[in-house]
Amino acid sequence: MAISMGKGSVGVLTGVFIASLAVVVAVLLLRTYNLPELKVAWKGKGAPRIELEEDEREQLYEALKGALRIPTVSFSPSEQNTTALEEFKEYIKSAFPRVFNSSLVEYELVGGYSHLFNVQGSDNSLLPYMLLAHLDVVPATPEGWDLPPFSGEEKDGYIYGRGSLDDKSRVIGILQALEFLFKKGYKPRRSFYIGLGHDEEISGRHGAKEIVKTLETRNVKLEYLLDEGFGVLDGVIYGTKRPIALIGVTEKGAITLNLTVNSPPGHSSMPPRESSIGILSAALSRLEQNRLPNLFGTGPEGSTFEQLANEFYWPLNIMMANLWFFNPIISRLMALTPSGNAIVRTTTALTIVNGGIKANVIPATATATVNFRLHPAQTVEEVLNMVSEIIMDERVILSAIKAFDPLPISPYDEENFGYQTLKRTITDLFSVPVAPAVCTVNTDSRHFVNLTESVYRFSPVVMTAEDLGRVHGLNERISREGFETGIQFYWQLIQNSDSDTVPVHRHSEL
Ligand SMILES: CCCCCCCC/C=C\CCCCCCCC(=O)N[C@@H](Cc1ccccc1)C(=O)O
Ligand SMILES: [Zn+2]
Ligand SMILES: [Zn+2]
Repeated sequence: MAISMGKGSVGVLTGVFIASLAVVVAVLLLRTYNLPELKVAWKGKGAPRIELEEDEREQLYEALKGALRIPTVSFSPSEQNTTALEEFKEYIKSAFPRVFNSSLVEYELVGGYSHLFNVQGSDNSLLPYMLLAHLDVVPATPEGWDLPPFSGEEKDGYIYGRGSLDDKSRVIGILQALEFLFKKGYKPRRSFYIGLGHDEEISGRHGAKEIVKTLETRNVKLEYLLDEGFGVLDGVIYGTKRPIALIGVTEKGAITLNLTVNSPPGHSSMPPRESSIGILSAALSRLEQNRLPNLFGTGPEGSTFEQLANEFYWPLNIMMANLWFFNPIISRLMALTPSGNAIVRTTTALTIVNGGIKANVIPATATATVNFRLHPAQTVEEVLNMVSEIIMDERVILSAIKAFDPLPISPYDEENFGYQTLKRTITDLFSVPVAPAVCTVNTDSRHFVNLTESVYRFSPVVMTAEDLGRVHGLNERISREGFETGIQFYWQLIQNSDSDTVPVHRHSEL
């Protein structure tokens, strides 16, 4: 049946179209202006700032520099600098005498080189919380550094060294804050633990995991746990007007997958039509070319951008506030950069490849390792199925040598004590908006999920994109001011956590 339209019906249709467009625009604008105001000021005051004497200030910088001079390097899962780990034990004992000698602190060594402190509060009805950090670092050689990576030297107000960001500044920052608190006569109301792992950089098997076992045998449950994370990001999220604090409320999962291809070895003068190296290379290429699906908006990353919508310049602010409508555009835009891509999907990274021993020998075996980081909406099983379908070659033998699902999503609602106490402390100190986020890397905190549902990842420091590149990279450094602010953060967080109520806040200008 043919449909014919006269002039009149075209006019009516045009009118309907314009009216619908007007309604959509009105709804979008309304959603933008009805967004909850993110400039949150807290009713009442948080813990006051610590007042430092000049000698105390010098003492805290020296404490960090001393820690950076001890090369507590994790080289590989089977190789750590145990001499340095031993030295680190003695070092923190001498640098923080009040912490080690306080009658309020029970200290124990776990897994040989990790440290566990239980700081006794006066009110046993309150669940304890935990501050977690790690004292091992990734390797560094002096080439390419402005100052040697294990010298703890300073230049232009920055303290350089492997671990100055990841993670010795937090190890020293937490202990230093407690040392100062004890010096001022502080007695906590809420008990808390400090856990310092010694093998985070090689998965935390003997450090964090042993700390968890120790606490589990004592039936310890935690109100919340705080570990390392991305911190206050300045100019890192494209299109934002000012720095933004992200609290990691979950972590991506991970799979380390080995691929092996076996084929008959032989003389290179008579090569087979397909070699083990060729078959493996084709499989690797298919994996790299066929990215796993873009899942933007199906995990907590949607909340991050919706909560931060007002922080983006126009027109991104309208788009972020209306992801239900703009998701297809935003998800494609995000996938254009490596950091955005890491948020929207399970990533595929080809990290190791091996095959062949001599130029004129066809090798019997070629192997590769691929590292996947799982989007919160996927499981290990789903990803492995997708990977098999992409490779689609039974000659490629797959074996997952390490695999875990994305971590549970910790609560970030108005009632949650840990999240709101962290948010309040961050707001007080940095005066920036705070939002929940997915942590795209893994931390020791993932081992603690049976002790609390409230696991958070946040490092109290302002980080630019350039700073992020220094983590595990060249010229890792922290500014004097940044380090001191970090200590202020722990000083305030410890005191704010003494409360037995969730911080009350009102929406208003900062
Ligand atoms: C006084 C306090 C000052 C605070 C300064 C803190 C500055 C910290 C700034 C940024 C930190 C970025 C956090 C980076 C975390 C990286 C974690 C990581 O690389 N994890 C590994 C874990 C892993 C997993 C499996 C095997 C081995 C290691 C990863 O995800 O690959
Ligand atoms: Zn770290
Ligand atoms: Zn690290």
